[in-house]
Amino acid sequence: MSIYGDYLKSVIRTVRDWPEPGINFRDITPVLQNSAAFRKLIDSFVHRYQEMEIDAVAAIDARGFIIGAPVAYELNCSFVPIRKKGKLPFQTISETYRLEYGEATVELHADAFREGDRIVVMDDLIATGGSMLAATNLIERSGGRVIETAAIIDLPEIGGSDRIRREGHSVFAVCEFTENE
Ligand SMILES: O=P(O)(O)OC[C@H]1O[C@H](OP(=O)(O)OP(=O)(O)O)[C@H](O)[C@@H]1O
Ligand SMILES: Nc1ncnc2[nH]cnc12
Repeated sequence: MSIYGDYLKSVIRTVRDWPEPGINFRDITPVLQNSAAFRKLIDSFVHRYQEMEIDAVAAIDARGFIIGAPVAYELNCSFVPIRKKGKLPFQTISETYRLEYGEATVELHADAFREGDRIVVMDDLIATGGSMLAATNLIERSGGRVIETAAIIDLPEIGGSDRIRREGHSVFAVCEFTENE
């Protein structure tokens, strides 16, 4: 949790039963619309990683890009996009995984990292952890070292963050939501 966690949580909007009945969608667009909130969000990640000698921020398509690129800029390190299938033009490696709703394949350029690069993986939200684990698998297959997985929101009751920890990765989330919030 960040020192701004409670404040940022109060700015995030919950849209009930979207995109299908039973899903409480955690909408970060009110944070992006509010320059003070967006700055606090990016600063939460920058403060956490600025002394960790990070070589690259890898972020997950699409909402991960919104936070990953400004964090990489502030850390003065590389930005690497992990994209949905069919979007990257060069040679790729891929992983398929299940979402809280549906299925997805993500891809990474085969030359994205050098052996031993220190990587933070970023996304907006951890639900089942499938997206984050697909990303960590891609990074490790390409020679990178995952220093931490980072998200704005963790949904701990769905179990993804515990699953990521069981796979041996550290997890940082700015805030958490329980299902009935
Ligand atoms: O922990 P998980 O169960 O994998 O779920 C989290 C992922 O689901 C959402 O992505 P989505 O594919 O809906 O895409 P978007 O960012 O393009 O909106 C979200 O942005 C995370 O990437
Ligand atoms: N509940 C949720 N809210 C926003 N994005 C999501 N991605 C997966 N589950 C989500």
